[in-house]
Amino acid sequence: MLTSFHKMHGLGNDFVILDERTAHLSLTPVRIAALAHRKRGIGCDQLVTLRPACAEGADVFVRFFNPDGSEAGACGNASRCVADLMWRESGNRTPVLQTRAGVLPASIAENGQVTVDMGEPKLEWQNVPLAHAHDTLHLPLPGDPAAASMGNPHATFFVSDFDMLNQGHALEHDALFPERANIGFAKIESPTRMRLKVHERGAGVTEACGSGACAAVVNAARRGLTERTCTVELDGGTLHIEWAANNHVLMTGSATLAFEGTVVLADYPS
Ligand SMILES: N[C@@H](CCC[C@H](N)C(=O)O)C(=O)O
Repeated sequence: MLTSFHKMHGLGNDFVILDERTAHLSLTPVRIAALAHRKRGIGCDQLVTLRPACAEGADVFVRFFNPDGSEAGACGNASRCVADLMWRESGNRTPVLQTRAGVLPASIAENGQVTVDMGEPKLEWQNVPLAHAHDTLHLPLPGDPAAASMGNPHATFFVSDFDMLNQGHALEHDALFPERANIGFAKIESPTRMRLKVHERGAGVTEACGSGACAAVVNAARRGLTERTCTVELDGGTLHIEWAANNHVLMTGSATLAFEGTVVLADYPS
């Protein structure tokens, strides 16, 4: 049986989006990893599923899976892509996404830029989470990173170059992070601009990480390194992040439909 999918990307961070709104698909972690594999599968940084929403006012329930089969509570770039997809489907420029991290209102501007309200960052050590009580503004790790959750765990290092990027895998698995963590390296260029590279949990270094950009701006602003509104330059392009006065983080950037395809799920191990 053929199952259709959308291949989309947000600044090069790419997704296979499967629709389970009308029929349940048998997607085990093993099958997700096989589908996400760059050589043996379709290939993507995250596999995304759509289900009927159960939260009031939400249009769709979205889940995000890493190529190692693990599930993430949030994915900023995929959220913009799904919002864009909802708009193409219904013509509604203000779709609302339900995710494990919360209900996220989105909007699609006339120029095609997509804004997602990523909700409030969680800054308490239990909510990142960290393994033990500690100030999240200064983690007990060499390099003095800060931590925040955007519905998924992030640590941000403030760096002058990206030499530490190859330490991302070890840092992701540091005992301080019981659920592992996404590891961002931010080079501050001005109070309103930073360069960011992210080693993503369960995926490795990607072209861009939306939730990582949100966390980096929150952490930089907490440190007094940037303003609360900041442009984030990633390898794949630019995001505009605003940590608004109501404590919500607004992320704006592009969402690109690459192609629509079909796959025989039963051809992949489960
Ligand atoms: N690419 C994403 C983040 C995807 C999930 C992440 N790897 C995790 O495990 O938390 C983004 O754009 O936010």
